[in-house]
Parts: sequence; structure tokens; C-alpha cells
Amino acid sequence: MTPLIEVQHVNKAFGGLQVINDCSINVEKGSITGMIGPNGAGKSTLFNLIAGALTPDSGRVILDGKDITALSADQRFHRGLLRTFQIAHEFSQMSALENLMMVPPQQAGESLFSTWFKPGQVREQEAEVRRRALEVIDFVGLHHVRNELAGNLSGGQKKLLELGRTMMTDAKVVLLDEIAAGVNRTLLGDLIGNIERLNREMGYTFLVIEHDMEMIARLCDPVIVLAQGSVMVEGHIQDIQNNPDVIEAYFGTDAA
Ligand SMILES: Nc1ncnc2c1ncn2[C@@H]1O[C@H](COP(=O)(O)OP(=O)(O)OP(=O)(O)O)[C@@H](O)[C@H]1O
Repeated sequence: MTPLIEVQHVNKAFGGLQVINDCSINVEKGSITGMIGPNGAGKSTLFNLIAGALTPDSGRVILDGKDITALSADQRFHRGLLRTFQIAHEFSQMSALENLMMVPPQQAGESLFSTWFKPGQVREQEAEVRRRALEVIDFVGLHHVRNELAGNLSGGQKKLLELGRTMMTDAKVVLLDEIAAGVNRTLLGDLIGNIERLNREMGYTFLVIEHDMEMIARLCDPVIVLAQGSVMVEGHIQDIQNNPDVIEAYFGTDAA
């Protein structure tokens, strides 16, 4: 198996608090890897280190064999490392379809030079983006609300739209940060189904932080358990759920 993301001996402290502690993980290409751990274990911090929102004190982050430790979040995005974000305030006043159409970076339409000299090409490119956005909106099951303002969508529909936004790019790997939170069970089923299809049919790799154990169990293999900033155990969810160290980390000594 080839790792798409490698975190190698990463450390990160905030003030005197060592939050990530000589942490190493691999996310295999084509996997849906889950990351769980008790509150404060360092999951979000590790995500931020992988996505480029934070820089490690030491250690390396590798994407597809290349060291990306020194790259900004934006540069990582352009290399296909994506993170879903909540729909930003300014996008809530645009329709669901427009939200998708805004995603592709470096649209020719944004460049004055190309608008001036190649109007035909710009029109072609916009038509292509619209066609792709319509395909994506069908895929995520939001065709019926494509003209609704994104701000008016339900919590679950917004999550589906966020997933759709990653599909407007050439994503290699998508980091999903607690996307099940606040989503009703029906839409959660759609979300899980879409993530599985993106993985199977389009070759997406996912790294998923999630408190919702049902979602982790249905979707993720392997699952990495983070505790006190390093990997406690990694494996299939069933082995993890029965691991006494994991039970102790979650519930304290008495439960083990
Ligand atoms: N910017 C920061 N400055 C100072 N301390 C921070 C910062 N970010 C996180 N921490 C601390 O680092 C520790 C790990 O936080 P982190 O959010 O990474 O954990 P988590 O596993 O994602 O937790 P949860 O499951 O509760 O979201 C916590 O003690 C937190 O208070």
C-alpha cells in the first residue's frame, strides 16, 4: 500500500503545553481512515498541521511522496489536499449552485488579461464549470435546492454542499472534520453513501475526524486512536472498540 499522507515524528506545543507528541501516522491511498480520541487528544491540532493551518515545531508532513511541511494551506490545496469548511458567511448569500461554481481556482474569467483577449475561451470555461457544478449537485442529491441560498439550507444539506465543493477540484485527499455533527440520520446516510462513492468510484482518499462512532464504524478502516498527542493504537474498528487501553483512555481506569 502507498501512503498518500505521511506524518513523521511531528511535535507541536502551545506555550508550555505539548499537544502533539512525536506523532507519526500514514493515510493509505484509497483508504477512508478514521481518527478518534478523547477530548483534547490533539485531533484538530493534527488536522491543522496536515492541512497547513499550523506549522509543526519539528517533524515532517509528506503528501504523495513530497515534503509539504513548508507549504501554506493554499499551496497544499492546489496540490489536492482539501479540507471541508463551513460555508463562509459571504457564500451564504449565493445559491447552492453558485457556491459550487465559485470553487475552481484560477478561473480564466477572473483574469483581466484573458477576459480582454480571449472572451470565447472564458465563456467556454464558464459553461464547463456550470456543467460540472450541475453534475456535482446531482451527485450530492441537492438538485432540488440548487437555486436556494446556501444560508437557507439545513445543516445536513450544507454538509452535502461542502462535500460537493471538494468535488469541483482535483482532490487527492479530503480531510473531513466532524461532518456528522448536527446532521439528521437520513441526511447522514446520504453523506456516508456519497463519501463511499467518491472513494470507490472517483478514487478519493479521506481522513475523517469524528465523534459519531456509528459513522466511524460504517465508514472507516483503519481507525487511528489518538491520545495525548500520539497514536495509541490503529486498526479495524471492532478491535479498537474492544481494546482495553482505548476503553481506559475514553472512560478512565474503572471502565477497563
Ligand atoms: N491555539 C491553541 N492555543 C493553545 N492551546 C491550544 C490551541 N489549540 C488547541 N489547544 C489545546 O491543545 C489541546 C488539544 O486540542 P485539540 O483541539 O487538538 O484536541 P481534539 O482532540 O481535537 O479535542 P476535541 O475532541 O475536544 O475537539 C487542548 O488542550 C487544547 O486546549
